[in-house]
Amino acid sequence: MKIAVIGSGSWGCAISAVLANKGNDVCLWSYFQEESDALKTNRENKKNLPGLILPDNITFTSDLEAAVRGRSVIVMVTPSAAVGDTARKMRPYVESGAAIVCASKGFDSETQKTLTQTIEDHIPNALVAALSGPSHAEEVAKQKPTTLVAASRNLTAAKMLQDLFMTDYLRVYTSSDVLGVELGGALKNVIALCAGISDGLGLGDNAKAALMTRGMTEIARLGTALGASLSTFSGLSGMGDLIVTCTSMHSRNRRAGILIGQGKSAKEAMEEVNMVVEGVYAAKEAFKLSKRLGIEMPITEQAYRVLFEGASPKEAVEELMTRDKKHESDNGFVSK
Ligand SMILES: NC(=O)c1ccc[n+]([C@@H]2O[C@H](COP(=O)([O-])OP(=O)(O)OC[C@H]3O[C@@H](n4cnc5c(N)ncnc54)[C@H](O)[C@@H]3O)[C@@H](O)[C@H]2O)c1
Ligand SMILES: O=P(O)(O)OC[C@H](O)CO
Repeated sequence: MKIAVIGSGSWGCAISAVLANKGNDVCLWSYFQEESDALKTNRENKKNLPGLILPDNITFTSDLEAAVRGRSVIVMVTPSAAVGDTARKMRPYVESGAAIVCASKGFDSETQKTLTQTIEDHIPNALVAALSGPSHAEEVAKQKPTTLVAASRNLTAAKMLQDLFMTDYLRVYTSSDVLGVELGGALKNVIALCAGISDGLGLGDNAKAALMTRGMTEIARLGTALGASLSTFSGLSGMGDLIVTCTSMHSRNRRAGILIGQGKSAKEAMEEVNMVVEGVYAAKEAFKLSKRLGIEMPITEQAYRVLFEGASPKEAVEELMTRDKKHESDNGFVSK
């Protein structure tokens, strides 16, 4: 198959290698000309994914038209902040009938829509799907066993993507709940930042388990209010991705959180991690959504206050621990 991968960060490189190793003709697009040139010369993303040598059947370009024209599958994997603009620029070159699969995780910052909704707005009539799940590029690059979910309202398209990405180390499930799959992937980044902050403060394992559990409660509460299926959040793009991102040292979100817990500002932490920390952006959009819809999301709210209003992580913990007393199931996976 002729495939374009739009975005050459760590995930774009790992995905390109998976697809190229399966014999596909892959064109990898970079936003920066220098990044594309360096990939062409080194066949390796030395900054973001060192050690993965990109197969010979990957070509490199920073020209969006050259990347997208004539491709039957387009994998969108830029930082979430660039998805809308990149989709708008891609539109004239997307072949009719091409599938666009979004592997980025986040929200559109102008509309708070999910990324597939944003791509559909910019490229009406395109067949748009989501690919998500617990999948650090560093491990996929080493062909360690990994699972993903390919989500599309069109089951034939979801199955086509399942076949396209599946290997003996990459097991792909299908889902028709595109919204739930995307929200799970976007919102877990906020909780992973908080888990990192907890680790940076040295709060221990009990606190992290509490953040993950109550974090999943608020992800599911917002997700179901927006129309996603509750069961999706106990799946790979919900609980699965929450677990890996809150516990792995590969996680950019967790690593940024640890630095914030140790006293760095969000800006300093993002600079030190030096790769995209989606949870910072997602916290802002999730906070706006929770206020707009009247959904209680106390952990997300405290993340927002730490990241954007200068609250100290210690104050945020105190706020969370001294909230009104609750009955657990009253506040469970139910939207109010
Ligand atoms: N890294 C992972 O393990 C992983 C796994 C699953 C999903 N994701 C998601 O994939 C997306 C990309 O993350 P990543 O980890 O590959 O990023 P990264 O931090 O490794 O690299 C970011 C890339 O974005 C490029 N970039 C910067 N500005 C841009 C712009 N305006 N337009 C297009 N590209 C631009 C940079 O040049 C760089 O290539 C994120 O939404 C992330 O949540 C990442
Ligand atoms: O490294 P993170 O925190 O950006 O997470 C990457 C992926 O979303 C994990 O599935």
